Amino acid sequence: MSKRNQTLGEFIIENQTSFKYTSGELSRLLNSIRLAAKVVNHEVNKAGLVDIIGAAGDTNIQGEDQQKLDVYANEKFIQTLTKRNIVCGIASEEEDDFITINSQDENHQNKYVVLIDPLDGSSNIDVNVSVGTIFSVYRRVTPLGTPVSLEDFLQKGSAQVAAGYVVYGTSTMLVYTTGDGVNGFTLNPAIGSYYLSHPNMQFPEDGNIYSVNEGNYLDFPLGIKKYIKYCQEDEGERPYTSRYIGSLVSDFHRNMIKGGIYMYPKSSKNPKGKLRLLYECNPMAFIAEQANGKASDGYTRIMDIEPTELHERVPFICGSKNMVEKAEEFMRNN
Ligand SMILES: O=P(O)(O)OC[C@H]1O[C@](O)(COP(=O)(O)O)[C@@H](O)[C@@H]1O
Ligand SMILES: [Mg+2]
Ligand SMILES: [Mg+2]
Repeated sequence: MSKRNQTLGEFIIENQTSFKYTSGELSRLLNSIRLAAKVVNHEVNKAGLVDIIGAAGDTNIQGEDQQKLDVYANEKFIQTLTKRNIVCGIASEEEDDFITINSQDENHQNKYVVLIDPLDGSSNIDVNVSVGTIFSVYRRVTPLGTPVSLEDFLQKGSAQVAAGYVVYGTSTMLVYTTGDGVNGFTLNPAIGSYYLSHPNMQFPEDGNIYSVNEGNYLDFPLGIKKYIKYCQEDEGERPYTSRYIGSLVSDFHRNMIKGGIYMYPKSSKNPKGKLRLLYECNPMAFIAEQANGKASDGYTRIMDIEPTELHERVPFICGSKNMVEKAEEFMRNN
């Protein structure tokens, strides 16, 4: 069977050996993500038809108005991961604190925790623009059989055993790594199978697309302002093209395929940046590095940052290696 026609299930089984960390449990965990993504995809695709768009009427711990689809996606991923009794804890953008999943079978003590942004790109929901889901998986660091604790979640990104995203776009794709490269699977909604449509995804080392919300330009650090001006100069490969979808997953996915850089710098409105380290920046950084890309806060490798809080935010620069290094050069020199 050609690689392209391989389904996710077959791919995981066939590549059991090549996945550095894949155990039966991790495969089952990834399969439960796959299942939840199918359920959320079904809802995303009919959001305009049913009462699932618009605000849910609550605000999350981030102080953001929760959208109905944020809440729905959060419930589905937590439900699926809990029911399958695979993880010992879950942290979510939409939950104030982490959730402890008590193992129903005393002898079966789950060793993984999952951190998740159940619905990324919330501002796009009501305007029919692509959104995503982002997830990150760690082995717990506290002893099996004891209740999961905050330290199981506050691990550096370099300790991740798996990370991935779902992009609900013109097609729905599950893209993930277990530390052995990045593979992209496209969902065939008619039969509910994922096909290995993008084996071994790699960031082009260079690119000519930059993604940043230029509405905050006046407020950016000088180094970012100078890098944006560098992108806009008419010299050699420049000016670059500016593309900003307003959904990290979608901007990242396009940049990984075409080459490009995504930046969410700090500003007075977001003094530490907007994106969350644990369930947005770390998983995307793991995928980026596994795909020959790069991710930093402008100075420090994202996956080396020692987390201190569940919902902490960091400035985020991610994408084609040479572009990220050029932006870091401007940050260092200004
Ligand atoms: O609207 P802004 O400030 O440019 O922020 C857009 C960014 O915020 C996000 O929507 C944050 O993610 P959430 O939607 O999960 O909160 C990113 O997906 C996106 O890149
Ligand atoms: Mg997000
Ligand atoms: Mg979100």
